[in-house]
Amino acid sequence: MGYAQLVIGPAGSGKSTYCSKLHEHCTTVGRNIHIINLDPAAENFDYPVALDIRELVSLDDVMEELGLGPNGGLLYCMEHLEDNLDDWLTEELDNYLDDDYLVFDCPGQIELFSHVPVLKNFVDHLKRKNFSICAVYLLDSQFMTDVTKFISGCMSSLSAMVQLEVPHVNILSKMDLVAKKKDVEDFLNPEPQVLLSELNQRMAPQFAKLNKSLVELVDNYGMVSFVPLNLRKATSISYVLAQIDTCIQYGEDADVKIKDFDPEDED
Ligand SMILES: Nc1nc2c(ncn2[C@@H]2O[C@H](COP(=O)(O)OP(=O)(O)OP(=O)(O)O)[C@@H](O)[C@H]2O)c(=O)[nH]1
Ligand SMILES: [Mg+2]
Repeated sequence: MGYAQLVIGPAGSGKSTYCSKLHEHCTTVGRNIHIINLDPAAENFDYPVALDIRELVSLDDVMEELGLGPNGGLLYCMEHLEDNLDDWLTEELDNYLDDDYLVFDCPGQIELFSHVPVLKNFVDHLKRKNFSICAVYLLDSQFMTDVTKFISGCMSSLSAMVQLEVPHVNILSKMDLVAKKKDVEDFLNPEPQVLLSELNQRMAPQFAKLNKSLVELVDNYGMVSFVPLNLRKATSISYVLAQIDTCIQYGEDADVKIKDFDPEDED
């Protein structure tokens, strides 16, 4: 069984930076992880790239040869990855051991986790290869300063959650940039009733029913929960990692093995 994080979220939400700091952190604590770049448009990396989609397909070539723009080119590259799951990816993944922990740094094009099926098929492929996988959705805390932005962030995360159908952890990134922590903390675990009354205050009265449905939707999916991440603090990184590990049951097998030999169980 392998373990994997699929790091997603809007463009610029801090995915690649998170991957690099996570790698640094794991190296410090003596934990083995491999970061895989799935962004064909990425150019500079602060982490050692274990595997790179750019070895499979070049965005520049695609744009030039097919006359596509950057966005169309990127989608083409991702679809090419999808077509090569069974050979390229499978072959490359064979280089990893059973217990390996992989982190996939994804592109930030929102369509990839809302309606284009590429990442869904990617995740299903990993599941078939016996990976325990978790989507790690990053949202920039800079944008979480009022209720309408909060709801819109929840909706984009929710569309990824519904589409990918894997355990899902929401992260509020760039907490080091937040001057007034209280403003953001109000959105980490807000009461649905509070959200609703704030939304109603912001919007014209004809939206009251819609607001109610939106808040109920967010609440029903258990979406109203974000883990703050401050990459400048090792405690924050290890807290986030622990949450994700629990989600993918990383480390639990070891416990089971120990328990198997527990003499107290033999009665
Ligand atoms: N202060 C601060 N800046 C951050 C943090 N994370 C990312 N940034 C900055 O935000 C910008 C975008 O970060 P990236 O890590 O490239 O974001 P990304 O989600 O990988 O972006 P795309 O791959 O383009 O979708 C960069 O200028 C980073 O330096 C953070 O935790 N704190
Ligand atoms: Mg990136």
